[in-house]
Amino acid sequence: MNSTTMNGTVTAPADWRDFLALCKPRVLTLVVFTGLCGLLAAPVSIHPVIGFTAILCITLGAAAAGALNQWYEADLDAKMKRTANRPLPAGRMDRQSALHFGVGLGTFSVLLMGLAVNVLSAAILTASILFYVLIYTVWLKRRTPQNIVIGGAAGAFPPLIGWAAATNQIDLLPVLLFAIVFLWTPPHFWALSLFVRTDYANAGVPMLPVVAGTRTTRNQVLLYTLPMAAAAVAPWPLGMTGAIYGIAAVVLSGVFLLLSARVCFNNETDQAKMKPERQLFAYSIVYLFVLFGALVADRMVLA
Ligand code: HEM
Ligand SMILES: CC(C)=CCC/C(C)=C/CC/C(C)=C/COP(=O)(O)OP(=O)(O)O
Repeated sequence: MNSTTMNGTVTAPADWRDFLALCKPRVLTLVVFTGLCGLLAAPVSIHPVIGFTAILCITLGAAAAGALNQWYEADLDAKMKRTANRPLPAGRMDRQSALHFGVGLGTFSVLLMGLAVNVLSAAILTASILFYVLIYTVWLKRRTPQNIVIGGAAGAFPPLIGWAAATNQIDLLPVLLFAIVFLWTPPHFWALSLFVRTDYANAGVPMLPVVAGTRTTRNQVLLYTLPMAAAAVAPWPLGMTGAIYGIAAVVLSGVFLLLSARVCFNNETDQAKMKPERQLFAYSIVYLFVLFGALVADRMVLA
């Protein structure tokens, strides 16, 4: 079967690499890692096969959400340098295949989670897929610069899903983990959006720097970092973790605050020179990996 671009050009058929790209594999690594840490931090021992199945379902569900996101916004992706070479805008895959792949994979992941793990984790997985696809991608992304604050909640669900898979309930610690990722998303994304804002402006996406300017965006980056740091440290004084996590959270969040402050006090408007913004974006990813890793290390020591 041949693929057709949006302007009708026939190209080669999609191969597995295109289907993999449709899943946003690099972002998936962190989404799945936070889910795995949610599962491992739970105070119960889960059968390894059930645990593996739960992580597989989170991976497949998030991959499906990425595919449906790309199915819906092929027109936008075609307008941005960063995304123009994705399988749909580049004409390596037809939209129908992406839709079938996304719906099939999403349905499979939820059913498997419900049947093999538990209904609670399947329900939260469903909510996160729907949140990312319907609330973020379809509804908010093209309408409001608050798109990533509200829609970003989708990416905060995996630790809750992991915990629910292990315990079949929701407790305060996974709610705090949700809050950490929820409050982390604005500095993570707005740091990046500052140095790629012309891409979003050209594509007509109302991201914060495009709509409200770089000053407001920089202020908002610091504004969200403060409660994020508080949520990250909170499990320690609340007695839910020990010092391994606590010290890691204090140090990691301290560095995050410093880098956010540098972004906030930067007045550079030339995208090519926005070094603090690039550093904060890169650090945001390291931050979440190490913070969640420290949580698991801490809980293993406590156990
Ligand atoms: C609405 C919320 C979010 C938005 C708008 C957003 C946006 C982006 C964008 C545009 C990139 C850069 C390029 C790319 O597509 O790879 C990126 C990179 C990344 N994001 Fe996010 N992100 C969000 C939430 C998350 C969440 C919740 C996670 C994981 C917990 C995450 C993990 C990552 C990672 C690991 C990368 C680096 C990927 C790479 O190296 O290419 N993001 N994000
Ligand atoms: C468990 C589960 C279903 C989780 C799904 C949540 C998920 C995939 C979160 C990642 C968020 C993300 C990649 C946003 C990218 O924004 P964008 O789509 O605006 O980025 P783009 O411009 O690169 O397409």
